[in-house]
Amino acid sequence: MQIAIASDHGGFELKHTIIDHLQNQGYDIVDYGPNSNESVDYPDYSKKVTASITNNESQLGILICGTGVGMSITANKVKGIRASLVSDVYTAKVTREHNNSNVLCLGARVIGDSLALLIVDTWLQAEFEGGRHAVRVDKIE
Ligand SMILES: O=C(CO)[C@H](O)[C@H](O)[C@H](O)COP(=O)(O)O
Repeated sequence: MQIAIASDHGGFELKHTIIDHLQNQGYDIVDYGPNSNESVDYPDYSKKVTASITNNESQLGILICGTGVGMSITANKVKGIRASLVSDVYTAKVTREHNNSNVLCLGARVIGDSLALLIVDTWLQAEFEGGRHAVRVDKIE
């Protein structure tokens, strides 16, 4: 499974913390930028990750900005993307189990690194439950 990741300047440091964490666990990560913490516009980077998913190059995506809000608003405009802005572990688990979330959005100015990594691990390890939730996800599409 390939995971696409990107940030804006506000999420740049956390993005690299997450990349290191996931690569140490053997995940295949593609970094869609940016390559420095200079100011950039989050929609440009959200678009790279969502395109990677809709093109079937990546199966999941992680987007990080200051609050995670700009990334989630932008990502959810793309058909087939179910982006979840998460700042707690319970939601990280349930948004995969119930919503079949395929993009995780994080706010680097809102949560600390340790919580962010716990959220990422929880989100990746959870599985979509299907059943009644599949009916609801189909209605989104
Ligand atoms: O989209 C956001 C706010 O909802 C993100 O947090 C951005 O990272 C933020 O707006 C960037 O702000 P900055 O003042 O340009 O650093």
